[in-house]
Amino acid sequence: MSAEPAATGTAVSFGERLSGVFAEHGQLCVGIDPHSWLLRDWNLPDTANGAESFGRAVVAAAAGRVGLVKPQVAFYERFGSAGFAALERVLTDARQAGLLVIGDAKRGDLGTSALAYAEAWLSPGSPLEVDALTLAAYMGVGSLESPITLAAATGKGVFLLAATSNPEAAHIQRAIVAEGPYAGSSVARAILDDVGERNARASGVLEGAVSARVATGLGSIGVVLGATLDLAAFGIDVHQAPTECRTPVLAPGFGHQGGNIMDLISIYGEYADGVIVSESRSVLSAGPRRIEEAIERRVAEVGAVRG
Ligand SMILES: O=c1ccn([C@@H]2O[C@H](COP(=O)(O)O)[C@@H](O)[C@H]2O)c(=O)[nH]1
Repeated sequence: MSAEPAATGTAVSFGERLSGVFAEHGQLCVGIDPHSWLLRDWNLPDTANGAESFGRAVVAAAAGRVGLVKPQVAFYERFGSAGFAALERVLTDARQAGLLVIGDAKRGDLGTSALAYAEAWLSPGSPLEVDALTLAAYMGVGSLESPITLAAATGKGVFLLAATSNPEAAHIQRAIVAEGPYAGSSVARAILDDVGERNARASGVLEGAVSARVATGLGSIGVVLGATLDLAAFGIDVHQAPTECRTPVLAPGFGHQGGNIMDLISIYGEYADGVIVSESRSVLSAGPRRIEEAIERRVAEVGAVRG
């Protein structure tokens, strides 16, 4: 399957492209996080130029070995406009190499401001165009209507933070929703359920008018569920995932943060075959001469777990 999205309103959704990438390359995603200390270890300056060289080298190592990369926007943003220019060139390289690119920018706002973020990242031809973007739902999933709609129209994806890998988030993400359709659920569970229903609606599953291909495939609206967590503590039963138009899961927290790939199935249960296993520091710290080997080793480990 082509990694290229279809033109507006036509057939190839982000979820279908993601399924194609999984089938061809497996579920590993290489994070592109040019921390200062990594730039130093890679003998690169801690500048926009250094972050660009780093990102482009990671893309070159990832191309053909994995199907997905996740640049962390913050590490480019710290250099201001020069950093964004550097990121644009990294994104161009990645998309030209046929990689699906998830921009980890965690954007979130309401109405036209949310739309403006979406236009920056999800519009075909935009300098910062990516294939999918991470979004923060703190202002309500409904506040993200415009990015979700634009993504659907342009064959792009979005990943809404639901249960994040950092321990400081649990007390908010486990809090109980007070009212509305998800009253009584944890915030994380409410976001997961809302996204699941949106995927079902977008695919036509709820209307009963859907092809078998879409019904059993992945949706284009994903969630972030960290690999460091016991999801049951968030009220999420991973053995009860919707079987139609499944929700893709972006899973940071493997590797450096302590998540173990051997636990993929026990952490994610029925969601496991839609999980994007994302690792940054654990791969990037291999350095410029050993990164290809590190990626291949991780790909093999994920493949062995998935069977
Ligand atoms: O819940 C989340 C959401 C995003 N992240 C981001 O993923 C990477 C993780 O890097 P590692 O080096 O593999 O720990 C980083 O860009 C985070 O900002 C996350 O960790 N958890």
